[in-house]
Amino acid sequence: MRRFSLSSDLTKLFRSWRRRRHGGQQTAVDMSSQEGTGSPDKEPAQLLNFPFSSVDDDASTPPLQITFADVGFRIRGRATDILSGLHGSCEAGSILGVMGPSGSGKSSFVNLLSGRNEAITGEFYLNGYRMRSAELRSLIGFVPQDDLVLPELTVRENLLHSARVMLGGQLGDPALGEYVDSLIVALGLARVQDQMVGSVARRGLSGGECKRVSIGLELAAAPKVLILDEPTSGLDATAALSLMQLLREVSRCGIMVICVIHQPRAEIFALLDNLMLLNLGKQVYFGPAAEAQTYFEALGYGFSSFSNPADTIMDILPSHAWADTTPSLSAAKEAKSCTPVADTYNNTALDEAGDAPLQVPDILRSLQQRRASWSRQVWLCFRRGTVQQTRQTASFCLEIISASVIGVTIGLTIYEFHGHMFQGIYHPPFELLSSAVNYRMVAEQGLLACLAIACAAGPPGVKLLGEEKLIFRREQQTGHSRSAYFLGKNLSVLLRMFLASLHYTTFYMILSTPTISFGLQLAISFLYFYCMYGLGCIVAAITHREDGPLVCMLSCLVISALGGCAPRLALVKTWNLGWFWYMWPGTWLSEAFYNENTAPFAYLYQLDDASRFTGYKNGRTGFDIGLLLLIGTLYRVIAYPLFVAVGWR
Ligand SMILES: Nc1ncnc2c1ncn2[C@@H]1O[C@H](COP(=O)(O)OP(=O)(O)OP(=O)(O)O)[C@@H](O)[C@H]1O
Repeated sequence: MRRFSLSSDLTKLFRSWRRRRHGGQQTAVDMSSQEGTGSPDKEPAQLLNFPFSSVDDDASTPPLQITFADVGFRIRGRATDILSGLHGSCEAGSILGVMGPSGSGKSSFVNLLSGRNEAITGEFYLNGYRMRSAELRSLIGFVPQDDLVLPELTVRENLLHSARVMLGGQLGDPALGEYVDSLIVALGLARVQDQMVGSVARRGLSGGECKRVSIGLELAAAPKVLILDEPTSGLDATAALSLMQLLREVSRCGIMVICVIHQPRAEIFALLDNLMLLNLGKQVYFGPAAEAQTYFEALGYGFSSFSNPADTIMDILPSHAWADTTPSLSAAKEAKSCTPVADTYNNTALDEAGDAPLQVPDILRSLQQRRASWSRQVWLCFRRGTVQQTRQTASFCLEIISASVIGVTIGLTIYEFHGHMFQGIYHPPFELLSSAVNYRMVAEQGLLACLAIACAAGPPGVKLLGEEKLIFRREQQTGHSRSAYFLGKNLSVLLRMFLASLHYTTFYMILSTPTISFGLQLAISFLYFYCMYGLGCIVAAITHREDGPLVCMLSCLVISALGGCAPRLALVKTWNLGWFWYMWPGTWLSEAFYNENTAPFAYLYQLDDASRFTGYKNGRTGFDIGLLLLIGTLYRVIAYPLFVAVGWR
């Protein structure tokens, strides 16, 4: 029994690519020799040295086919359907264009097909197996309209990360490097491969180059299906044509390409194999693009030989009185490319020999096996996060400077006391010799430290994951592990937090000369940074990007104020609210700080009396430090499901 195996496909495909490459042959495809579409004048395909070209070499492998029948979609709470009665079928190796007037439901359709939205009616089939659209997701690379690419990485680094995560389970780094190199050449990005992608604020690549990187991110995962939402938007006519020619090349490598396209010029229209036309959420044509003109001529419309047929079709769509009786289906049937499959398929399908079932679960499993292991993904995300940190020089310096400034400022507040912040009652029999007690100053210093670190750590904490929410939402839909990303990203920032707390502690210790040891002060400062970053993660998960820093700053300040200084923890305990104060990290930092700054005076003063007044317990600094670590970790444990439920949706 022959099994459909993507992994063997992939291996064959790479071997074949290497053969050609090392044999010095160019894999430029002669576009004029391809059937079905008119050939463009240029030969952009010559830039392709694409590693997928051999996917169809193995004639015994059945081509992938996605079929959908009677698919409909409606937004909850809306009375009317956004899409209804869509039927069609797409095969590997072909390119399907989805066209229609604005608001006709093109994006909604590709979102359904790629599993981003769930259809309310209809069925999806993969090689005859009924599947939920969400289950198809692992086969599909989806290129959104907006170019969601990490700006601090170079073109090559972006593509390599995607390839390592999605194919690292089966290919080693040298093979992945070769593959990415070939992609870069195929995408025409060789000139800018070591350039940072950049953003609106920090100019990097051009719009067209960015779009190619965005497509490359999906191709790097070697998808079986590539879906693109308006890949040519924002590009000039030449760039748009070149991009579509590239996509056609990609389709000829055995990948199913489906793209939403707006007002294509004649040359682009000629590149499409199949065409789906939508109007007001209904399918009005599904069939070979080359036959669309004939179809509309049969409906009584004339096409001038001087005009672009795509323009004429787009003019006809909204003006024609389409019958309610789903002309879409009859149109598709006439075009002989849509068979309502619901009746003809069940959950088994025969291979070409007709005797062995194709195991779609096997296909999905082998796709899963291509991916790097979870621990490897953690490492890759950690490494990528670290590279990002090193490139965010301005914000890194700002964080270090602000940590230093707060260290200097708070240190100066007690500079004149030369570290003498605590005065208690002498041990018996010398109580009567005691002068005024000073139990508050250490607690006030603890409060100041909490507030200052909250200011320095809150905003960067919320930025850590908040800035990349959209980018990671895209990656997770491609198949990147959410938990690996979350963990890797949090680990990558530990060094940065350490450096910030080191600067804070150094300046503070130099100016205040407190009795607490440098190591302990550094430990509690670092852990408070850790807690505030954790809180930032929670805020980032539930707020919009633009609101995050302010909300985080406010939350950090409020939480830091609950440190037991004012109102005194002892007083709070008389209200039976001690448990509430103990929930926040400020109380544990203040207690540790209090303990370590008063303990050296234990030989002189009655510390129990101070403890009764303040409410802080003596002699449990280790426990306080453990609680800080626990709370910071707990914040992240809370943040992760919030990202899954809200932040990355
Ligand atoms: N999440 C949503 N909430 C409310 N309405 C929606 C949502 N998604 C789609 N729609 C509505 O569904 C219709 C189709 O939208 P869609 O974005 O699919 O159209 P389109 O053909 O891609 O349009 P365009 O070419 O302008 O991008 C529109 O009227 C839109 O307002």
